Amino acid sequence: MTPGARVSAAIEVLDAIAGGLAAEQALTRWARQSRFAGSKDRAAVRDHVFDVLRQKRSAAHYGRGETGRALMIGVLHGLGADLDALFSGAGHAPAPLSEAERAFPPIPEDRATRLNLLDWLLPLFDTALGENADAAALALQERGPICLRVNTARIAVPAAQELLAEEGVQTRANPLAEAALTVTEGARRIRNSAAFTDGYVELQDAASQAVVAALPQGGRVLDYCAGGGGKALALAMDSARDITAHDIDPRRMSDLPPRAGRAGVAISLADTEEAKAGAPYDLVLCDAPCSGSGAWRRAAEGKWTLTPERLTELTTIQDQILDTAAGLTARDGVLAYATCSLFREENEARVDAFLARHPEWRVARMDRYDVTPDGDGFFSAQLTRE
Ligand SMILES: C[S@@+](CC[C@H](N)C(=O)[O-])C[C@H]1O[C@@H](n2cnc3c(N)ncnc32)[C@H](O)[C@@H]1O
Repeated sequence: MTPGARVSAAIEVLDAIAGGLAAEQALTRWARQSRFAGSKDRAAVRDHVFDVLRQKRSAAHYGRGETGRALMIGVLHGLGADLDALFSGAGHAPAPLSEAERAFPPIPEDRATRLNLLDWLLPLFDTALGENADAAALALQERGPICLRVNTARIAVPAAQELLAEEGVQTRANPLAEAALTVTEGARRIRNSAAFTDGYVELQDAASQAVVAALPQGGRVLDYCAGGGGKALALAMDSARDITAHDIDPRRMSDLPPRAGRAGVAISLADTEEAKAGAPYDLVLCDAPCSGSGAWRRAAEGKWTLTPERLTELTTIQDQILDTAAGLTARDGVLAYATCSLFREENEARVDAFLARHPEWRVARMDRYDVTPDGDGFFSAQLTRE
């Protein structure tokens, strides 16, 4: 496909998203209908679509509209692309720009538009991040790093880097965690690489790894919100831990057994009754459902769909999870709370509210990870009883 044809395809996908499809669904549907598209084409279309989703508000400003075409024009203008070359009308490229489309508005004065946030989110960013609020919002407009976790239960980090390099995947050490690598070249080769399929490396954000790396070693561990198991697998690198994974929606854990098999680690799955029967645990990790605001680079749709009502709903769920998990933690155990949210409401405020409800608990450790070129925004608190 030509660069222009890729832009046309992205416009089609964006229109499908505007029509109600989730981004992944819209991309999959387009790929199915476009057998001629190779893997590089699919990746380029995907990049266009996610560039728009991360910068939708400023793209709509520059493109003067919310259609797929307007958003693509707006985002490409913001990125300084040669629009006439892409919108040439030749072959499958989109039609040339009209005079009206070419009359670009000036840089937005409005802060929320410039930062690509909905208005109501500005105070949340300011409260949580203070003078770093703008930098965090701007960082969320960039593509996130591709990070790997080396399965140090099976291979040393330098040996994993060599193995990956033999398969065309170049990496550098990531300062957030000892087992973390940032991919600098060949990201698209990871999933088919032997290093990945044989369980020597996993895809996992480096800050997510740092949250796990800070947890106490050994003991009986309950991953109470295990989901796909990213953190459970990282926990399992310590063979002295006996790990049980639980999720309110067990289907979310369906990938966990094959992933654990690939990694050569043991993780037991438990439903809610079984998880409770296994209490008390030395460590209960609550990687709670949240706004995902620290990871909006990767899941940018969430930035536009989050509402104040949903945020309140999430904080209620977070409180309930902490209350239940506290009851499953051994007297001298650790209750760990984590989110990939930047907001105080989902982080420090939940810990404060928990401590107010349970005065016998104390904060033993609290970490905040900013959105940086190394990793996503995360929060974690480790709580212990007096
Ligand atoms: C942030 S995700 C977990 C991600 C996972 N730990 C990882 O590292 O890949 C949050 C998970 O919490 C689960 N969840 C939501 N409400 C829950 C509840 N009340 N109890 C337990 N799990 C819950 C969701 O189904 C979701 O899979």
